[in-house]
Amino acid sequence: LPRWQMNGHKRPLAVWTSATVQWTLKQKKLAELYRIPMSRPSILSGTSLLGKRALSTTSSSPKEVMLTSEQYGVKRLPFSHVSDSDIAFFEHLIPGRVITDPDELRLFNVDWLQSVRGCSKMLLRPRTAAEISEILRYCNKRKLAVNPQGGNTGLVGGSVPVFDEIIISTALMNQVISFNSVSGILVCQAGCILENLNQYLEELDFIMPLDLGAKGSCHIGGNVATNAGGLRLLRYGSLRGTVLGLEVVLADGSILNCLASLRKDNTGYDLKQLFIGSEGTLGIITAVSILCPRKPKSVNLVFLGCQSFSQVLGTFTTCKGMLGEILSAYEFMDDKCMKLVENHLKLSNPVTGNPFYILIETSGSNTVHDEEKLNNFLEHVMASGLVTDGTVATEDKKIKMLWSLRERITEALTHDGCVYKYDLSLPVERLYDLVIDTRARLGKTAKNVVGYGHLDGNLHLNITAESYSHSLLDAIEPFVYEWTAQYNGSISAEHGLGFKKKHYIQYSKPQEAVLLMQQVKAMLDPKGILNPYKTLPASS
Ligand SMILES: O=C(O)CC[C@@H](O)C(=O)O
Ligand SMILES: [Zn+2]
Repeated sequence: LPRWQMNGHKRPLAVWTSATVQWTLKQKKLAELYRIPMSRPSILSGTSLLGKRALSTTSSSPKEVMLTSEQYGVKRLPFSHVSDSDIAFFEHLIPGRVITDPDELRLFNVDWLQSVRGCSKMLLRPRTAAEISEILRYCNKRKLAVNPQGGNTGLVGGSVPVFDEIIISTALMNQVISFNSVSGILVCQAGCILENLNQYLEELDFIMPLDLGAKGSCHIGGNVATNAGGLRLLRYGSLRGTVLGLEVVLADGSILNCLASLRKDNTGYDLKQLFIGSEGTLGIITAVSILCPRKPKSVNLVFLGCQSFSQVLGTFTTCKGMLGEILSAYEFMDDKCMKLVENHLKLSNPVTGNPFYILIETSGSNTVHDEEKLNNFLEHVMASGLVTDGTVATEDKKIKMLWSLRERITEALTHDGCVYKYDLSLPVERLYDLVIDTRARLGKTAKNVVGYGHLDGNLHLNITAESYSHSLLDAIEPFVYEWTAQYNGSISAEHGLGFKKKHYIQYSKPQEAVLLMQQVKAMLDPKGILNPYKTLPASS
């Protein structure tokens, strides 16, 4: 077998040819065809647009999104309305950082998917936990509802108001507080953009333990508040393990300083876990302490084609056995996803003609060692017929190009029509069965039924149609939830419940658990001002 070329970062896309295998060199063509995604321009942050979650075609003239309250028939809870004296109070507290202009507010009232819309009349841009504390103390007294907002990249309607909740943006809370290069512990404010943090750390030879398609826009506070999973979870685990401490402002304005930077701390209940994944309903996260891994010295990416989902699974098992400690991501997508990124985003498929595609990333400390392992693995899966075709990237630019095939599926879907989005945890061996069953059930009533996701047991099932239809929704739900529940799966693996999924929590949690959650919410936020209408169904 040919050896990998060893000229550091500048290595070209590796090409492997043998009697049975044709690894295709297509980087020139790819470079011409790929576009770096552009994102919605942020009027509040002057940061780079590169790599932000894309919304390029619609960001300049957003489509008219129906008000959530009308679309879903929700009743406003009896919160106070923002008055002139409220505006004056906030102007005094954070002068020049109160937005009431309806045009400016429009972007912050609509979610990234442009599927839900609130009608907030005011957005606040605090810089410190102390300012958020003053804001919440006032809102709690006045019974004014609030909607904490990070990068507004959530997919379940959790990051925008449902009615006129005051939006509290973390965009100006973007300071790194400390980094310890011995322990690898980073402490930063909640509004730091994930990609900026990663860039900051890379210069210090570290990386964030979390990576996801929305990295160019999402805030670390929002990531923690939703317990975002993403592409590196397989290697570095969930935020429930890597987050070591939090600073949170509670509904009454008190500041809970649990910003510990300790790997081990068994003093009482682990309160930070309550706020991780609570979607801003229990408190507003203002700072995060997080454990970061060293930057891997060698990263390789393999894009493979398979004939069946059982081969995707077989390749996964082989991969864990042969690449074990250097495996950092294992993602899959079906051919329908590939068609969508090809058609709508004009990306090019380097290994055409397969029903399934796999993206495997390795991250290690020894280039020669890693590439030898990878060669052995590729030789094995090709010879055993688990994989039919593939291409390998070792250079940064090519790695990014291949990643965009997977990372930009969500964006491609938004160009395909009305999207019905499901994010399920299932036993891995069942992962794709749900796609097959849904496709059979919906027949021609759906435009596309696609499946992709993370082999940590997380299926992203997406269904598209030319336009919204109530009867199609009735055919999908509760079918998808019941199907998931029969295998003790979760109806939200990583996106959270937000506004859209809160009524389905009982498919994944017993009544006693939901009741306890409602009691916790009532204790921490007795007036219910924090991100109302989200996460939990109203207590009966
Ligand atoms: O859009 C989706 O369904 C999934 C989004 C995200 O979790 C991903 O893994 O790309
Ligand atoms: Zn995902």
